[in-house]
Amino acid sequence: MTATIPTADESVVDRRDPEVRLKALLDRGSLRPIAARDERSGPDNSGVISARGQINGAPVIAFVTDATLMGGALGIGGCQLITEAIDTAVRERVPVIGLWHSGGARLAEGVVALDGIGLIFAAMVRASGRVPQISVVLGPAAGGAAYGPALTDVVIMSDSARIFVTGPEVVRSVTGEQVDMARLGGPEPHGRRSGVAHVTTKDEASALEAARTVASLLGHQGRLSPADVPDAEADADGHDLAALFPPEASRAYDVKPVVTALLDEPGVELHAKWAPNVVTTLGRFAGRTVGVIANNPMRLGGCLDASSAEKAARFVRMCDSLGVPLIVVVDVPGYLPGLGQEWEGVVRRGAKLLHAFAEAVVPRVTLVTRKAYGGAYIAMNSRSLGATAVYAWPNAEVAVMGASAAVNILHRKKLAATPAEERETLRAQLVEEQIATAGGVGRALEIGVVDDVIKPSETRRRIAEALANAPAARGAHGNIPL
Ligand SMILES: CCC(=O)SCCNC(=O)CCNC(=O)[C@H](O)C(C)(C)COP(=O)(O)OP(=O)(O)OC[C@H]1O[C@@H](n2cnc3c(N)ncnc32)[C@H](O)[C@@H]1OP(=O)(O)O
Repeated sequence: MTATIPTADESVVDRRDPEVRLKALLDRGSLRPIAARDERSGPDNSGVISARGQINGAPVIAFVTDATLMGGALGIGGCQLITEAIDTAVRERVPVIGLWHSGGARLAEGVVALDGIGLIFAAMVRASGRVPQISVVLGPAAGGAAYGPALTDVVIMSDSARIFVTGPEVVRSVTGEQVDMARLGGPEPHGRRSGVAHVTTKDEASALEAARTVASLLGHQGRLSPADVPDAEADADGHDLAALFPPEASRAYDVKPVVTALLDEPGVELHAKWAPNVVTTLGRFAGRTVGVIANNPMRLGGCLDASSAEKAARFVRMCDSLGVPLIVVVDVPGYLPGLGQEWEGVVRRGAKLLHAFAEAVVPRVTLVTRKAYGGAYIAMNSRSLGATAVYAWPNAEVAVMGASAAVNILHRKKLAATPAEERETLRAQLVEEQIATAGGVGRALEIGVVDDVIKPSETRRRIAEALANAPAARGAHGNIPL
């Protein structure tokens, strides 16, 4: 059934109407068609509108597939319009936003449509890392209409979005699986399991609003103003970071409020449900867009694993290619061990994060709040990978592993040879010794891999100063969808 919305004059408009969708995305009155919808009967019949417009007063290019015509399926005409829109955005250095609701390549056009969709893909790759590319999926998006969004920087799905290579009918005939569109490619599977969607929303209006926010953050990044960042004691704006940590160092906590308190205002979390043991958020910090990456001890104890390393790597590369500085909040006990992880490619996928940070040239500051152990210490924007600055809070620990685990390995024979009734006392004593020799951040400071121990209350100011003092730079690479 066709969804409809009442207009001001009480007439009823098809909710899938491409013009209605574009107008809802752009600032009121700012839409200037680049290519208008043809009259349906004409020879072009492209099924695509592309337009210039504004979001919060700043220019963008947008295009939309016309879901009222052949379900938004794309022929060569529509593909050419999209390709031109993307190339125009690159020339004019503005974000490009695609609104997708499309059955993919027009079946009747055959290879001509396939060729056209290939041209869109090529344009997206040309634009990758040069201008922000945002996709909003508002209905079924199959085949080329699935891979198109997947090639862009941020994919936003409304509740009605369904992304798949082939729809349920084809799945049923080829594999025998009975599955509906929502389970196959709805916001739930793509937000939580596959990582295809960066943002999922409750309805179409929220999806378009999210696109507006992301376009503003990536397209109009602002300037860092450390002078506007007071220390927390003098700050009545709820930036007291330490208050958000539990008193016991071993207790889990949710890092999301910490990320929010670090930023000027709540940002946009990307991939919130997928790989939630690492948090990746875009937001404003000291007046400028930054990307924040934080371990989340509430999930898997904050360990890195295959998916979270890949998620963070993609985020780092996106920010680097678009010139967005990074803040990395570290509280990580290591990589998640186990057969499942090894078979999921924790080595290969974990290596992506090492590569992403080592390659990144944007200013990037690390803060160790509680602990940074082992390989995960290296992977979370360590000095050796080129961090701009590395700070630690007073009780933070940087070590190969936690003291208890280290004692179990270093003193296994000694502990085994000790009578059972004395073993725990000895273990506690050895742990104390281990903390004294290898704990804390003393050695890390000594060799210069931690620059300074800072108070939680001065954290925002120190990070802002470090970012502001670093030369602005931007990675010369695309944003391949890792
Ligand atoms: C680059 C490689 C590629 O793109 S290959 C991809 C080829 N496309 C596909 O396999 C998807 C085929 N379509 C579907 O499975 C369904 O239409 C999907 C997308 C799941 C949407 O289902 P549903 O929301 O129920 O709509 P529907 O099937 O009633 O379709 C609405 C109208 O759109 C049409 N349509 C759909 N897809 C295409 C297409 N690829 N080429 C031409 N027309 C297409 C349908 O025929 C239907 O038209 P009508 O309203 O009945 O006149």
